[in-house]
Amino acid sequence: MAKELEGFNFEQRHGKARVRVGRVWRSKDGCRHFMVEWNVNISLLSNCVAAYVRDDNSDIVATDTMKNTVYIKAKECSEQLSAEEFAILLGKHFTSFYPQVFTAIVKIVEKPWERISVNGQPHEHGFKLGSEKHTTEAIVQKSGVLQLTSGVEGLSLLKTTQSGFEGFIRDKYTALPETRERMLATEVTASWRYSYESVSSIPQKSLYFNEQYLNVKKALVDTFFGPPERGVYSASVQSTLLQMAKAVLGRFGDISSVKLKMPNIHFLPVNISSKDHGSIVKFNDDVYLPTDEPHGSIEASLSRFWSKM
Ligand SMILES: O=c1[nH]c(=O)c2[nH]c(=O)[nH]c2[nH]1
Repeated sequence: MAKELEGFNFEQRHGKARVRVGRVWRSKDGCRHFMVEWNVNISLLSNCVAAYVRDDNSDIVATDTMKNTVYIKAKECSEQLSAEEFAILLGKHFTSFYPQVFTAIVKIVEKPWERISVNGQPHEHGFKLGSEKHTTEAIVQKSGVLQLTSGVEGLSLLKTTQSGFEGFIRDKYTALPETRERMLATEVTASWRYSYESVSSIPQKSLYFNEQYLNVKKALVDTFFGPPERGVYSASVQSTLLQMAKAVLGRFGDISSVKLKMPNIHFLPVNISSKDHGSIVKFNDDVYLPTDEPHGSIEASLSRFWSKM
């Protein structure tokens, strides 16, 4: 919230970034373990202008206190919960415990620890690190008004055919040939906003948001690839991105908007020729030079008409 200060507009917030916490829960018999590793970012909007203007810290929640709160609340959570629920729980705490705090913004990135299988059997307490990360952001107001966003980052996808790019603008700067046969690779960053508008209206089902995270990820991945045998033709990253976004809004009624960032990670055709021997390697959709820069950057968001975002 902007405030007038000595003839200027002034906005401020403070918080603790990158608070890392691991939490283990055990089944009743103690045999099966469940674990999460979270990286928590807290940002509080509060009435503490005196600290800036008058060296008066009496309205400051120390960021060290915020850090401690993460561990204390993690300890108090005796049942496994999703990153979304933990973010909301922290947001509720900061906005209800401190009169000065009117909004809490809590972001969490969850490391993808996955239960390992040994000889095809899920291990009781063994985990390995997967690839893409589950993210969430809860913005909680003192009134209980909530904005909840979840996402995935680092979801690397690649298909070796069923992709092309034709009909784009051709001018004296253009060298790219048109093609109906190319590799398509990307690293998806997605975020989606849930339509729950207050902390009291979120689903009570245990681990609901973890389930939704897996469901949304599956919708994105399935749409990118198409059916296992035929696949689905992609006319551009743009076209595939929109189909993925539509799949999310089409399948999940409690999601009001979705944002997708899909870099086009190029695999360049390899052609090698020499003065003496002419063409040594002629590209035949077989040998590529993988690159990570430069890359195309394509992003879009899609929301329902009635959505606030
Ligand atoms: O799917 C694509 N979209 C583009 O906008 C683009 N631009 C480009 O050079 N190659 C591609 N591919």
